[in-house]
Amino acid sequence: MIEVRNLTKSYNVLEKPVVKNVSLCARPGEITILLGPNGAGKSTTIKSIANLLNYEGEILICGHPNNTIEAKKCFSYVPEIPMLYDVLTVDETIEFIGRAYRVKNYKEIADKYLEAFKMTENRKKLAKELSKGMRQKLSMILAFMIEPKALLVDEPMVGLDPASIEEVLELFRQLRAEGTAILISTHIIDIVNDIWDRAYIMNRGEIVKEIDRKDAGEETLKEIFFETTREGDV
Ligand SMILES: Nc1ncnc2c1ncn2[C@@H]1O[C@H](COP(=O)(O)OP(=O)(O)OP(=O)(O)O)[C@@H](O)[C@H]1O
Repeated sequence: MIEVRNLTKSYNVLEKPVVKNVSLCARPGEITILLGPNGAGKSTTIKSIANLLNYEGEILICGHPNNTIEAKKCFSYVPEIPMLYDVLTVDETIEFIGRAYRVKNYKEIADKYLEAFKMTENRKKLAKELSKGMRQKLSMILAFMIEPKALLVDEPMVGLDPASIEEVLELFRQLRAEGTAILISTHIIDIVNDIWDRAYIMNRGEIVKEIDRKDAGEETLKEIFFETTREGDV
C-alpha cells in the first residue's frame, strides 16, 4: 500500500506550492494511475513518494514512513530516466542490486525477466553501452527483481518498443495478481486503458478526480480525463 496524506511541495519558499494538499492511496492488488497534463505535479508527487524531495505531509509505504528502512525494503521505484551505474555490466548491476536487497534467488528471477525482455544477449554490455529502451528495461528488471510489495513507476513506456510495452503490461498484471500495490504516473492513457483499477487525475497541483474503475461504466479513462480537465479549465 502507498498512502499519501496532504502532500504539499514548493520548490521555492517564495513561490506557490506546485503540489497542494494531495492525498491518494495505491492499494495492494490494484493498478493505480496518476494522470495529468504537463506540469500538473505528477513527477513531483512520485519523487516525494520515493523520498527524493523534501515536502510537507505524510507518506506511508506498506504502513511505514517512506524515509525508513522498512519502507525501502518493500518498495521499488522506476524513475522516468533510469539511474544506472554506467561502468557496470547488466549482470554486474543485477548482482549488485540482488545482493544489496538480499534477494536469495536474484539470478533466477533476473534470468526470467531478461528472457521476457529479450535482453539475455546484452548481459555482458556495460550500462552505458545500452540503448535507451534497453536501459529502461534493465531499470524495470531491477525493480521487479526485488519482488516489491509496492511499485512506483514514472512514465514506464518511454523508449520501449511495442513488444516490450506488451511485456511490461503483462508483468504489471502478474504483480497485481500477486498482490503488489502499483502506482504508475503516465501521459500515455491509451496504453494503460486496459489495466487500470483506480485513477487519480491531477491538475495544477491538485487531485481533481479519483475514479474507481468499477464506477466508470463504459467510459474510457481518456474520456474521463478530457471531461475532467476541461471542467477543471486546464
Ligand atoms: N526542480 C524544480 N525546480 C523548480 N520547479 C520545478 C522543479 N521541478 C518541477 N518544477 C515545477 O513544478 C511544477 C510541476 O512539475 P512536475 O514535473 O511535477 O509536473 P508533471 O505533471 O510531472 O509534468 P510533465 O507531465 O510535464 O512531466 C511545474 O510547474 C514545474 O515547472
